[in-house]
Amino acid sequence: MATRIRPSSKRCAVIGGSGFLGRHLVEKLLSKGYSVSVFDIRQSYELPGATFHQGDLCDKQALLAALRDVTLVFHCASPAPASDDKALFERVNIQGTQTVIQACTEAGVQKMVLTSSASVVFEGTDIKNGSEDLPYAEKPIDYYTETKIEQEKLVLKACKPDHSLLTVAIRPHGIFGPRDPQLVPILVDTARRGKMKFIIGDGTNLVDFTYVENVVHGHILAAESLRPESPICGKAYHITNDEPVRFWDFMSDVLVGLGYAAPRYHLPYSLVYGLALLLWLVSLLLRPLVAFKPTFTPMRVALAGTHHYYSVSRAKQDMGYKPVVSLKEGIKRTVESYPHLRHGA
Ligand SMILES: NC(=O)C1=CN([C@@H]2O[C@H](COP(=O)(O)OP(=O)(O)OC[C@H]3O[C@@H](n4cnc5c(N)ncnc54)[C@H](O)[C@@H]3O)[C@@H](O)[C@H]2O)C=CC1
Ligand SMILES: CC(C)=CCC[C@@H](C)[C@H]1CC[C@H]2C3=C(CC[C@]12C)[C@@]1(C)CCC(=O)C[C@@H]1CC3
Repeated sequence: MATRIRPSSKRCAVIGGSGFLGRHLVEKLLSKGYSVSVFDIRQSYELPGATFHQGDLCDKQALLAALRDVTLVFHCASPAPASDDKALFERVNIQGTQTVIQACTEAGVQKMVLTSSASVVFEGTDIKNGSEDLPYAEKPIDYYTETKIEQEKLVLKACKPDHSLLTVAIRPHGIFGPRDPQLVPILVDTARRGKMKFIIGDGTNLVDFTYVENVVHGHILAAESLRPESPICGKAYHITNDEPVRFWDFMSDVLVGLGYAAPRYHLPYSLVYGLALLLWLVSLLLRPLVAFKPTFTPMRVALAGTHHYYSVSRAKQDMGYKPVVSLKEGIKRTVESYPHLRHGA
């Protein structure tokens, strides 16, 4: 009689594994002895122990090929928030995530860890030490957030009481670190264009920025804690540096670290928000004729001018989470990793 070989519990897949967070996750998993199947619409690197599967996560057959013998799936793929493309967000984050769940079920995957976002509860107004019990945003700040909410609901609902598929969602906030294509490059580009002179509001608003290795640590802890009787099944967890910082101090530390001047002049929050809203509407109206993307979108202004930091008590209690890299060290490593973005480079 043929014996069925049980898939190894150290064989996992990272959907979105070519991205910023995905690649850091793949590297850590490999160093911990996992073999990794990387699924992405693009391939951005090669690594021993990682097998690449290039495909769209909306294509179930392509996914099934990547999930063969895989017991654990990390889903960290998403279109970039800056793309501001409603149809694309809906297709990838909602329909695509449904396809990922179906493929996991058909392939016999036992555990799925979703990268959600703490911004699923953010409506553009202050959140101080917010817990996971906060309701989802009724008026999400953009299409990206709107579809991240639906995505998280789908994944948590897919957690099966018969334990055939266990799911959990990780909600990081403001991820930064080496190879980040978003935060530092946008910041430097804005500074190079002479637009990082202003502080939006009084500059005292506290925000979470999370070093990428802490986000990776949270994902792996969640995967390894996800067992049938575990309290984390079907739940969402904030993962941050647990060191809320003034938004403008963080920006200044990165800018000064790279040789740029820190922003100094204050502008009233409501004025900047109103202007950003107006500019966004104009860009929407003109989209068929001219494509221009304002730097200060309403979403970025809201993120820059309000308090939004989150409690990680639940992750500490249920999975023993503790950040592994401090904010200071994270900023240092990040600044050192971008020599080409230094002032004058
Ligand atoms: N960067 C941040 O500050 C935060 C990110 N997140 C979430 O973390 C996850 C990872 O984000 P990042 O690494 O920053 O973004 P990223 O853009 O670097 O990575 C996303 C990856 O998904 C892939 N992808 C997009 N559409 C796909 C599709 N249809 N099929 C297959 N692959 C596809 C992209 O090619 C890319 O490699 C996302 O789910 C994002 O929503 C959550 C909170 C904060
Ligand atoms: C005001 C200005 C031009 C600041 C430049 C930095 C911003 C580009 C980042 C500051 C906070 C960041 C952030 C995200 C993207 C980059 C920033 C706006 C996210 C929207 C990425 C996706 C998420 O899920 C939430 C993040 C919140 C913080």
